[in-house]
Amino acid sequence: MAVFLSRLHHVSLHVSNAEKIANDLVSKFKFDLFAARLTDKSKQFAFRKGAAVFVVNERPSKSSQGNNSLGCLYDLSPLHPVDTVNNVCFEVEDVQRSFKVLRDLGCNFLVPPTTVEDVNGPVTYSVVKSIVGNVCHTLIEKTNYEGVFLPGFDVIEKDWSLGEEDMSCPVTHFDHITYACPRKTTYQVMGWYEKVFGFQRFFIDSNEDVDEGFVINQEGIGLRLTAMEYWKCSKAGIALPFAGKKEPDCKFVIAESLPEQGRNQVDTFLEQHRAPGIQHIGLYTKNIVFTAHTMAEAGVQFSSPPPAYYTQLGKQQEIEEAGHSPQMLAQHGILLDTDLHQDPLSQRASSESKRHLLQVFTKPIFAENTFFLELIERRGATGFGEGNIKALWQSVQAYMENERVDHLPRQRLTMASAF
Ligand SMILES: O=C(O)C(=O)Cc1ccc(O)cc1
Ligand SMILES: [Fe+2]
Repeated sequence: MAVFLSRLHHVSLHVSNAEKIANDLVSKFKFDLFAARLTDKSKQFAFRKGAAVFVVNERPSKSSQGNNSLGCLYDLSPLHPVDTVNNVCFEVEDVQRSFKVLRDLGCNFLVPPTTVEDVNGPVTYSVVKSIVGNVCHTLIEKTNYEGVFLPGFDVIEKDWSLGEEDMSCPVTHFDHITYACPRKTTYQVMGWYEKVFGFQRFFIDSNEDVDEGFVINQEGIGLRLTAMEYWKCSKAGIALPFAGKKEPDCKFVIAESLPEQGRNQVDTFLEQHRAPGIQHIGLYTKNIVFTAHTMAEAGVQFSSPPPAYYTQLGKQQEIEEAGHSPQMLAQHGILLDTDLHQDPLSQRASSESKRHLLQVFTKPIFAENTFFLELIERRGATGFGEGNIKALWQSVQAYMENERVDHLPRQRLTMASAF
C-alpha cells in the first residue's frame, strides 16, 4: 500500500546566495516573506503567494558542510554543485506510519522521523529520497501544531495596510511540477510515484499513446511527456476519490528528451544541473495577463514564442474568441490553446464547451540554464495542449540558442552530455 498525501506543503530551493533569490521572489514574483530561520549554520526563508510556498535555503560553504543536525531544518543541505530546486514537501497524517510503509517498500530515507517542537506544539518530519536525481520529499505531520509555519521559524508579520489580496498578481497555488529525466527512465519514475504515493497517470492530450506517452518528434522538437496526479486526502487518511469527492492537488509532469532532433532544453538541464531534477514549476494564476504584466514591470523576463505564433492562420481569431487581445498576449509571450471539448449531449463543440489554457515560461532564474517558473491560467482545460507545448518548447530553445549562449562559462557549453 502506498502512503497517501494530505497535500503539498512547500517546495524548497538550495542556493548559494539566498538573499539574491529572496529579493527576486519578493520584488519580481510578488511573494511575501512570512517566516525565517537564521542561525550560525543556516539561512532559511519561507515565501508565500496564496497556497504556493517556497523555502529558500542557503547552501553552506564547503568548510561548514558535514554537520546537518545544526543546518537545514526539515530538509538537508545537499552537496549539490549548482543552485537547485530539489525538495517537494508533502503533509501526511502520520510520519511514523508512513516511514514504516515506505521502508517496507524499499525507500531510502535521508532523515528518519524527527520531532521538533515550540510553544505552538510538535511537528514530526522525515526525508525520503526519490529515484529522480537529487529530488527528495520531506513528509511533514503537523496536525497537532498550531503555529503559522513550522517550529524553528520566526514568523514575519505581513503589513496588512498593503491590502489583503494582490489583484494585479493573483497567483493562488502550484499547478504542476515538471521533471527533466534521462532517456528511457519515464516508466521507472511513474512506477515509483505510483507505488510510493499512489500517483495516477493522466493523459496530457487525446493523441497520447498509453505506452509511448505524449511524443513530439518533429520540427526540431524531441520530447516525450507523461503526467501524473494525486488527490488530497481527507482527515481520515482516505484518498478523496474513494470518499466520493475528487480534489486533485499539484500535477507532476515528466519530460524526457528524444535524440533524433538534436540537443535540446532537457539535455541542457541534465548537463548544467548535473543531475535529473525539477526543471520548472507552473504557478496557477486567475489572470495571466495581469500577472505577467505586473511581473514584467517588476523585472521578470519571459521567453517568447517565435513572432509567427501570433500571426499563424486562425490564431488571432482564436485569441479574440477567447476574449483576449492578440497584442496583449504577444507583449509578454503568453500562449493560448483551445481544447475543443465536445459536449456529449449536443453532439458538436459549442462555444461554451471550448476550454482554454494560457501559459508563459519565465527565463531561467539561476545562473545556469536550469530552473524556471511558468504562469498558467486554466479556463476549463485540465491537461496540457499540444499547440502550447510546441510553442513553449520553441520559446525556450530560441532563448537558449540565441541569447543565453554568450553568458555562460565556456566549459559548460562544451562539456559532453552525461546522458
Ligand atoms: O506545457 C507545459 O507546461 C509543460 O510542462 C510541458 C513542457 C515540459 C518541458 C519543456 O521543456 C517544455 C514544455
Ligand atoms: Fe509546465
